[in-house]
Amino acid sequence: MDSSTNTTIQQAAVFNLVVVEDFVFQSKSTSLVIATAAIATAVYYLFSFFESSLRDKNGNGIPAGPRGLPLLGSFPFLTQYPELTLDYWAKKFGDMYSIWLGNQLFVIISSPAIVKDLIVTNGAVFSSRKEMFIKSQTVFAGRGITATPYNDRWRKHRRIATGWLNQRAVDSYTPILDREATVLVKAMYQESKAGQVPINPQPHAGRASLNNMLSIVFGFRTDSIYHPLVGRALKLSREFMNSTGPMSNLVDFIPFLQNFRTPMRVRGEKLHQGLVETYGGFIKDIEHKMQMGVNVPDCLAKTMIDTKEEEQMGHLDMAILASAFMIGGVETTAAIMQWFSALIPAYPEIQRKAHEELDKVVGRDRLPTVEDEKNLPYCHAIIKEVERCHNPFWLGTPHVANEDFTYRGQFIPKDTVVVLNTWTMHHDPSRHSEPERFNPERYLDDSLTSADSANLTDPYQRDHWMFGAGRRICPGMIVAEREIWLTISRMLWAFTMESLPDEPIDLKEYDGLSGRSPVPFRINLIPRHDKVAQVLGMEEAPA
Ligand code: HEM
Repeated sequence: MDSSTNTTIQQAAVFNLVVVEDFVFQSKSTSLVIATAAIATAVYYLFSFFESSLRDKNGNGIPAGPRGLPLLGSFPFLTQYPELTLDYWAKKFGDMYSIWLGNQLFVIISSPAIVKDLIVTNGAVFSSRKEMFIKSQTVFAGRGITATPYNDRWRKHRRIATGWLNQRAVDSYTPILDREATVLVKAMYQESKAGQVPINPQPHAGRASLNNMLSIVFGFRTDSIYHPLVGRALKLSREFMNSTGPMSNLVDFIPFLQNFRTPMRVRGEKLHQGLVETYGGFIKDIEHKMQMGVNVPDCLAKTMIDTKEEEQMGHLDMAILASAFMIGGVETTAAIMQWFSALIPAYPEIQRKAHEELDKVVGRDRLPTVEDEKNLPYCHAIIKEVERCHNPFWLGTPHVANEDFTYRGQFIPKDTVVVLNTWTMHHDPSRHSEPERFNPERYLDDSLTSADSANLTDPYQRDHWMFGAGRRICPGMIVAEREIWLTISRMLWAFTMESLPDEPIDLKEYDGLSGRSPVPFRINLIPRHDKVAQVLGMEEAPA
């Protein structure tokens, strides 16, 4: 990551903040200004009174934080690069501070010790989710493992999901992940005409992740980035990422607005319909085939259909659980492959070291495999460093306190939304020296998988916080890491990745509010040696 770029974003965010914090009304009508100011002041004092009255029985108040604006709270400061604003406040208010968005109290935690104390050790209190109006109520219709409160429905969905995402399950379908990683490299080789023309690697990464999830959830795959389902599915995931950021919808925090068919609500309803039609449609097809006695490959949908009576899962439950997989498992892993492809061209020396390691350990006659990972510490470290620098979810998926809790003399009332401020934790100079620098060496001695790293007793030793924490930690970690390993190690094995002199890659901008991926870019993928075509099964360079 380029440090000057980051400084610029930081300055922009802080400038934004200061301008909005000043909140200067410019109006031609003096009386309107006075009336507005009077109402705002009244609301402001009412709000301040409410805020200061939030104390536990011992008089402990809620953590300090920015005051925000009347009615809106801190919402206007978080519409762009919210992670940078949260970081700015962490420096001002400390590792645990509160903000208001409309009527909702948020507590932002920015230290591994506090994450462990609250989210892990007190997981019985901090494992719920807020039923946000757009994401939970409208898009997921009160279902979907990701958004469900900490209750029996969540336990059931988590158990079913884990059955398809645990180590044994992932080992059983690793051949699928393996095949998709090879297909990805092959498709890149072909589209780039063996390195003669630049390409945008993003759709290829999207299709690889999509195919993995389609195989796990529905037992089929697509064969080209031009398959209509690729566009439709990626559009649904992107729309989800663009419309359900944890802090991005005002209608979530101003309940009065929920009575109207606002554009945001209409958008949420359309997305719900799209998910149910697409993924619910596949479930219906599979169910129909099963009724007709047609052999259906093992997959999550088949498991759900087989056990729907005993699990009491209706069609909507199944459609939304499948959608949660298709959303949670596609844009996320694809985003890591995309951030890797966007940033690695700027680091020829890092590529050279990775190539040297690959040549030594794997050689040039075959692709790297899952078994090679433990012997390729430098390539492994590159991936962890991409994940530290480009976590697709800087704000994670927030947790909610399901009862009042007092921590270090600070009161966290029931229903407070708790956010892991991963940007600040990933850029803490006491943990990661020169945090703005992309430097895989910092992970060279860390041979643990992220799934194992999350279980370390000392939270300061954990690699990164990309997968969240506690009882709601991402259950897809094992499959995600395996997919990412196979795709990135094979891209490194096959290509030298170069940027184009006239097309600088923008690493500061990103698409998405809840999950972020790079804005479109093109790079050159130059086959590294003569064996690439042969190992990929393409004797001739494509015309
Ligand atoms: C790079 C890839 C991925 C990242 C960064 C990621 C990140 C996350 C995060 C931050 C959470 C919330 C954790 C918390 O509440 O503390 C989560 C939850 C979840 N993820 Fe992932 N994820 C990834 C891949 C996957 C994959 C491949 C799947 C497979 C289906 C998946 C399925 C889920 C599900 C179902 C949940 C909801 C868990 C719950 O609320 O109990 N994720 N993920």
